[in-house]
Amino acid sequence: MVLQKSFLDKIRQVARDFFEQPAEEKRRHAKGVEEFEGYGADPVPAEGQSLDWSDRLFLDVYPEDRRKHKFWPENPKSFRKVLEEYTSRMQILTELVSKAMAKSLNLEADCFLNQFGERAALQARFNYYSRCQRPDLVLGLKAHADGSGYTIILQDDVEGLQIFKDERWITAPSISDALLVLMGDQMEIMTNGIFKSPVHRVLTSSEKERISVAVFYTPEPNKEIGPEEGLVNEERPKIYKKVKDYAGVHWEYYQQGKRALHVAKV
Ligand SMILES: O=C(O)CCC(=O)C(=O)O
Ligand SMILES: [Fe+2]
Repeated sequence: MVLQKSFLDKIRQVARDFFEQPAEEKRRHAKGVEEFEGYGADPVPAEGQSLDWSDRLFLDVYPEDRRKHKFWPENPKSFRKVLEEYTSRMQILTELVSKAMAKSLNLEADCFLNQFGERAALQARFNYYSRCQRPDLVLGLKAHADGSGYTIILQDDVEGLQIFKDERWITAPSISDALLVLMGDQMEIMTNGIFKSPVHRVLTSSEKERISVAVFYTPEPNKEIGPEEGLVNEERPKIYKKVKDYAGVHWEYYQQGKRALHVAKV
């Protein structure tokens, strides 16, 4: 078994222990205002956008030579080891999931893995949504779609994640021994629009805090990705073009509270 419940509990526990430390301890791993990696909130968003009600830690976890250890918590003591272990499990899982998705579309099993490339990135975002007095006024995480290939989300037993479908918000079940695989924009491009990258958001709660760990699996930088040829035909012409370094473009739009997928449209 790739992931046992006891191990999922461990990663949640080190996340909780990290966030529940005094601010000074967490700030030792603080990111710069414009930086992506490290502890702390996103840069102040564009005018008219609100800040998220959350505490977060963002780390590059794979390839290993991309790890910047100054951002990796030293406390709790087991944080690094547990995250390293979680990363190895995520590698196994992304391979399995990528192959299963290819097969489900009658494609050659390795086709998505080849597009992602050997140095495809795994990045972990630890989210801690503390209790909020006015959940009616603020979101834990504003509405967005992920710029990844796809994202593997570990939740605890508190609901909060919502997915926008058929013009309404649907609350994702919070099954604490399950992982949720959410398509990002780049899988929508690679599947020529068959798999959809959904807009999602996180609500706040006045009763319970919530923890999640999102692992973004993103194609190797500088590698072009595009719709699989096997998914393009006369009835289903190409709706996306080839793109490179989409995640960067996505980030620019994200900060303005906008989607980026249109830049890849034919
Ligand atoms: O907290 C969650 O369940 C989702 C987090 C998420 O969507 C993200 O980090 O991009
Ligand atoms: Fe997301």
